[in-house]
Amino acid sequence: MSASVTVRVPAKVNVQLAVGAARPDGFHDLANVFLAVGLHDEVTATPADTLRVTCEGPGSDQVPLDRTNLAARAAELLAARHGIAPDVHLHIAKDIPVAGGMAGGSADGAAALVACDALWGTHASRAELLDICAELGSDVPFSLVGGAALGTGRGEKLQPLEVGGTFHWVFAVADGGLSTPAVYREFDRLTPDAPAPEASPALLEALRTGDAEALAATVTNDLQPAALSLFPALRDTLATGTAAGALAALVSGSGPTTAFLTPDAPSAQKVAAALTASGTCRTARVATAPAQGAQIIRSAPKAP
Ligand SMILES: C[C@@](CO)(OP(=O)(O)O)[C@H](O)COP(=O)(O)OP(=O)(O)OC[C@H]1O[C@@H](n2ccc(N)nc2=O)[C@H](O)[C@@H]1O
Ligand SMILES: Nc1ncnc2c1ncn2[C@@H]1O[C@H](COP(=O)(O)OP(=O)(O)O)[C@@H](O)[C@H]1O
Repeated sequence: MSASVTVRVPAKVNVQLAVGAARPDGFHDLANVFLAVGLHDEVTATPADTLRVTCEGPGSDQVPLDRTNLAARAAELLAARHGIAPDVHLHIAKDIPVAGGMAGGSADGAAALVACDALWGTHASRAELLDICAELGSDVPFSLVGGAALGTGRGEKLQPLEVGGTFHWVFAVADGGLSTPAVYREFDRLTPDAPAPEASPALLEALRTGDAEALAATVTNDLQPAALSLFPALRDTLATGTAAGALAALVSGSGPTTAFLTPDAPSAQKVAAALTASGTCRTARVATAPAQGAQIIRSAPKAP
């Protein structure tokens, strides 16, 4: 048994988020093209007398430390399946914006699962880990696999996608958060006759060839009108990034983080500087994509 295991896990942006009508179970069928981006949380699992969660980093005061934390729920689900007690200390070093539409909570759930599996020696198969991820939330399986993937169903059924290059992104972190269910409810109000969601062949081809201009021409987010309706100030942020030279500007998932695709690293720095100077966001972060899914980065052996 190890004394501690640390897992690094990426944020995501949805380069296409096609949303259908609400299903009888309250979820929406999606064509959700996920792209993992290089902003990361780290989750460290250490043996403890009881299940405990701590969190440090930007926005950590908004992260629940009880058993509703997705990292804690992941530990409980894995332990229950293997008939062991979920006695572990999970420490989250947060860098993914909280409640920002970048799947930070999902990322922590996937990371905790991988960390506990290694710490406890439960040796869950990839299929079992993916199954637990889907139980935790629609976005959690993608946090495990990373890269790029098409998510169908409620987003949990993944098909890996090829990515032919590096994309340069800027993320404008908003002051405040948006609740994902509230954004879906606003989508339902604004879109009474949503068609069945379909992935865009042109967008998948742009990812495959690594062509930023082609990707910029094809990105879409069906939740964007709903996010803008609930958070109108995001229009100014989007306009600021576009004026500074972004190829595409969109709300990330359910928002309120906004995402800007740029042609190269210097343009990304320029767009980030313009966003920061404008006062239309709390902070701007530069990141490249794709990024790897949840990975063990440290495993400290137990002292003899
Ligand atoms: C919108 C997206 C886009 O990737 O993510 P965020 O931008 O919030 O990170 C996802 O669909 C969010 O996924 P996730 O945050 O895992 O959602 P879940 O925990 O499974 O569900 C939370 C709530 O969101 C709504 N929901 C979620 C997924 C889906 N396909 N249809 C829905 O209607 C439901 O109201 C559900 O009760
Ligand atoms: N480990 C976690 N990190 C962040 N938020 C969490 C976590 N576990 C549960 N949550 C809850 O999930 C909500 C959504 O947070 P997050 O996953 O960061 O954003 P989003 O769903 O917009 O991508 C938070 O407001 C918080 O109450």
